[in-house]
Amino acid sequence: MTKQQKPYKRVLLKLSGESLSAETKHGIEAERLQAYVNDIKEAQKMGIQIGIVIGGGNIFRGVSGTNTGIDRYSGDQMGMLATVINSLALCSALRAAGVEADVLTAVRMEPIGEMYSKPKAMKLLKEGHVVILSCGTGNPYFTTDTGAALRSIEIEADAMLKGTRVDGIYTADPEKDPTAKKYNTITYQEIYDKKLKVMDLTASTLCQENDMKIVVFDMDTPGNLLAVLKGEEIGTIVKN
Ligand SMILES: Nc1ncnc2c1ncn2[C@@H]1O[C@H](COP(=O)(O)OP(=O)(O)OP(=O)(O)O)[C@@H](O)[C@H]1O
Ligand SMILES: O=c1ccn([C@@H]2O[C@H](COP(=O)(O)O)[C@@H](O)[C@H]2O)c(=O)[nH]1
Repeated sequence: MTKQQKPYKRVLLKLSGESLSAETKHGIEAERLQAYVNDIKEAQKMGIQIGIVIGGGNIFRGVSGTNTGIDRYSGDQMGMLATVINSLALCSALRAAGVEADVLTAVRMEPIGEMYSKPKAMKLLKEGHVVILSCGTGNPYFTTDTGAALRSIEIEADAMLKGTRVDGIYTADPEKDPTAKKYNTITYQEIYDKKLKVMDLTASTLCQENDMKIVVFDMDTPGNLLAVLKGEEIGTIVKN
């Protein structure tokens, strides 16, 4: 029998952009998008307020541009636009499935999405909308993990749920080291001391300083999001 945790009222779900492309590693796979939608729709039915930050790695990452003559500043702006493309795709697919959803942007670009502000996001969340917070932090030299950490603190989420390709945090990258062992719980300090690379240090430090719990779990397995929201102990919980 899996142990149950305190249920959540409001969460910030960080979705991997790269997972959206499945095996092709580029673009948006319809099946993956639909799988995200199905899980989010079920989660919304539970009455949980859901903010979402989705990455852009399936389209563009700023650092990758520097090999092709694109400067980092412009590359990061391209990366932020990539998160808008994924956010629009997710929002559109959620609406098609009957879920009220909106995209807010951290960089002004109406009519593509309204400019993010905490009061706007909170109003929509309290009305039961799924709110997709795009462009990460809105600044270059950051990642969407940091954007997700920042927004989870701003919207006063009970936790930041990092849905990714691996089922938790390991002693080493499990995609490279088959002997790596999974942690059920870990502290921010241990992540720092052991130099574990499941999320960037800026994101992890922001959560540490603001006492924001993180759950890292495998979002590629249908039903896992619901299991996390029901408080089942899957994935890895990161706390102080
Ligand atoms: N110690 C570790 N434990 C677990 N995963 C790790 C570890 N070290 C590195 N990783 C890697 O981190 C990856 C997840 O983080 P990453 O930020 O790259 O992806 P994401 O946030 O899911 O995607 P995106 O950047 O596209 O939004 C995993 O796929 C895994 O290979
Ligand atoms: O606050 C932010 C967030 C993201 N970026 C750029 O976007 C890409 C895609 O985000 P991922 O987190 O890698 O999926 C990222 O590589 C940055 O280039 C940004 O500049 N600022």
